[in-house]
Amino acid sequence: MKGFTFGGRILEGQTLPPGPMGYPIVGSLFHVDPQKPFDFFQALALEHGKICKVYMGCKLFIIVTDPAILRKYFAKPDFCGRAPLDIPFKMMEGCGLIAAEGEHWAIQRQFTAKFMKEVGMRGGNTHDRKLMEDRLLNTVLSFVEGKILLNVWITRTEAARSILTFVLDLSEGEHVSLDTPLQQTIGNMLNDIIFGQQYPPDDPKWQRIQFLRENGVKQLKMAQASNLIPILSFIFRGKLSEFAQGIRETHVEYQRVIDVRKRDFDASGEYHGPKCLVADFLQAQREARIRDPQSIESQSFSDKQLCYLAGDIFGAGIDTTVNTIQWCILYLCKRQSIQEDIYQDIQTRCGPIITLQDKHQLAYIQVSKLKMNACLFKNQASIRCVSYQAFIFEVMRMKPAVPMGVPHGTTQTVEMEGYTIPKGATIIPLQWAINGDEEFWDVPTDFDPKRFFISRDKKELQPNENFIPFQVGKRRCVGEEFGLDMIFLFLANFLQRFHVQLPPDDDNYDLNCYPDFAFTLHPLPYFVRLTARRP
Ligand code: HEM
Repeated sequence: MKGFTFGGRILEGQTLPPGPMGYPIVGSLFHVDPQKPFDFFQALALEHGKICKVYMGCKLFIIVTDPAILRKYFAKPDFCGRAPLDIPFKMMEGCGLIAAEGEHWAIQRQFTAKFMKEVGMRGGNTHDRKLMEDRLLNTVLSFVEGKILLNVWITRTEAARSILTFVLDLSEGEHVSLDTPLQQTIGNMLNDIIFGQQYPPDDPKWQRIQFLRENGVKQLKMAQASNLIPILSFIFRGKLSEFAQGIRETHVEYQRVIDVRKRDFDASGEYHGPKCLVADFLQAQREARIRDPQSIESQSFSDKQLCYLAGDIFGAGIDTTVNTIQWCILYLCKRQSIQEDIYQDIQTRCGPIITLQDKHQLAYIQVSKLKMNACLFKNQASIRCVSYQAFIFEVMRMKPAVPMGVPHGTTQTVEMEGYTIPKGATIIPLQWAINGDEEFWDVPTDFDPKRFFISRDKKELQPNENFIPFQVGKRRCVGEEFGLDMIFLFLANFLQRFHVQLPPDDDNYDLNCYPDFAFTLHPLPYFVRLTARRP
């Protein structure tokens, strides 16, 4: 389309990507099912190509469904603003990391990435990293081992039953929902890395924060339309102010913990508390103020920023990780043979507690000669064994945590593959379409972890450039490694101790049924039956 209106301006001779014009004011908004907007965008991409446009309300969305194009343009600063969506980005006042832009974002991004590297595997086997891993492992073990011990007591005492409800929600008799315990475990792993402390499940402050977060997601979901048709914010103002109030209340608790960490510094500025993001931030704050109290850097490291940053790390880390684990457990229930292979693999190659050192071991598969011969004898084209790591990747491909990615915004009018994209457009990196595209994946509808191996003979994982669950470029997820570490530690230790299956009534749970979508993709609620494995 040559020459178009955007924000009241006619840009002569410039070309927007193809896509429907939609109706005035509402654009194509009414064609979208809010439960599965990614389906509508995928259909547009199939019709109009790998870069296409759609107006949602009065906002221009550019949908990109090619990883190579995303890699090329998300490396450029002009493509790395945040989408001009008032909810949630503008409500964050440009603080934190997710909604930040410009120099403030660059300073905070560098700080956060450095911290994540120090506590992640790639930081090497340093003292800090090891201590952090031990703390994370303790959290996982308190979940999995607590259950084993209590399993024994459960049949005997009523008191034990009430303790156990803290660890696992047993209200459904033998069938348990892992949702609350997972939120508790992963939430505490994040609390540990951010604040250097954990909360017991029954702590009222912690329960309140969790409620505010869940409620906030619901309010945001309902009020989303006002992003696209600003006049609607009048209708949704109640929900928006409830969301804003929730943030303020959460920050009061964060500030309390920050003050605790401040007291861990002695008069000479030496820190004596646990390694955590808050402590490193306070250190950076001190150093910046000593260098120049008026500098942009000093202003960037404010207490207010720390509250928003902590909230971002927690918010970005919890649902993505918990949902991925929930999907993995569901797939393991539905594919018992894969569960058995992974269990055997873990038993053969790892000790009684699985640590991050075992990651490499479980990245490839070791097919026993016996099994190999049996397969060859039966002339089976493929060997059934599956690597634990490849399994996790394949689940993430089939059920991406953020199916529409996290949208970017253009900070200037820019060129993209011959098209002109105006300043302030929203770019949607549509993972849902990429992960289901036959051009990038062999029979994408098949669940096939082997696609992540270098080749059939060399059963080692290889990075796949079309697999971009953490997105690409300058803003790529800063918690990628930490998220994968949490998933790895939790699931491996969990599977080593439990066999997991769906209760007979739920066994017809359809993996293709429509999942729950509120920014992240969540399976519909399900219960599992856990059987402790013999040590
Ligand atoms: C399976 C787990 C996870 C997935 C699939 C995931 C995915 C993503 C994606 C797609 C983005 C958008 C990147 C962009 O805008 O280009 C993102 C950003 C981000 N993620 Fe994650 N994430 C995960 C876990 C985590 C964890 C555990 C943390 C924190 C510990 C985290 C912290 C962040 C932050 C702070 C950002 C914003 C980065 C920025 O704007 O500079 N994520 N994540």
